Amino acid sequence: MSGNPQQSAESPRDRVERVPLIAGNWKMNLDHLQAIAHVQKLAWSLKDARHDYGSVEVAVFPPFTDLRSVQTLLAADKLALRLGAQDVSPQPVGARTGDVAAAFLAKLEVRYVIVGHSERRHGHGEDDGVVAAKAAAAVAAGMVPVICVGETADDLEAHGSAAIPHAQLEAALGGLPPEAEYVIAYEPVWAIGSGSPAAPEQAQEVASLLRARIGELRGEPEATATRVLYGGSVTSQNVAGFLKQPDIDGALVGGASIDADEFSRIVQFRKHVGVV
Ligand SMILES: O=C(CO)COP(=O)(O)O
Repeated sequence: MSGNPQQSAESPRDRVERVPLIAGNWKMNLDHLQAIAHVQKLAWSLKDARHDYGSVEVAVFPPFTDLRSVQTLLAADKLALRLGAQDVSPQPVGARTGDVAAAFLAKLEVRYVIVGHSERRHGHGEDDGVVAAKAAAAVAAGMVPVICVGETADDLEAHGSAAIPHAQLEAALGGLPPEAEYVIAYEPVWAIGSGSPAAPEQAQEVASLLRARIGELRGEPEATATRVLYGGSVTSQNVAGFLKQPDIDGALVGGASIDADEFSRIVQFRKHVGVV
């Protein structure tokens, strides 16, 4: 599934349907042996549930050391799960000790690459320029960056919820070529790993503003086709509340994604009460 299959000249943009994406960011969890067991369990659970990957796309983002093992498993078992990476080098192949080039990831059939996660912005000093270069490197290699934006608790108090995500969005999109495919993940930093997610209506408000800004910067068709995810303490208990918001097209799940049964329940959010 590449981008939005229904986006075309003859399909009016107000009728474009964005295929929801449920993405599991494992962070620094599960070694390559645990990764195989985990993906097998997840795939079996979704098979049992007769999950339709065409109606809800599912992606896993293991650590770099697991990617080859997971890729081999997905290919061998013809699994429709998408593979994602948690980071990418902003530079092409060369003298960059410890970096992983976009070209290497693309060769492993990695489709999505997280850039700008707050754990890298704050833990590794990555600024908006680095995030923009990483997003551009992913696109140049044929992958789809998942561009994370979000405010800290201090930002929230000083500027409200939208100012910082807006600035981060603008910087990251600045380096992308026209018609690049990308995903935005709104992850309020204060909600990550805290057990206290944003209120769905508040996340919707920011998602809607981000989409409007994409429209101003890059045109309405792109704004309408781009998926905006919510991330921050998502569980099977609260996911449906986010996914029923009109501008929230999926979830970027951290802690709950390393439990295969729980992640499977999150993927099946449509079975939860009140969501069509
Ligand atoms: O950072 C996140 C996903 O990228 C969210 O993490 P949690 O789901 O553990 O809050």
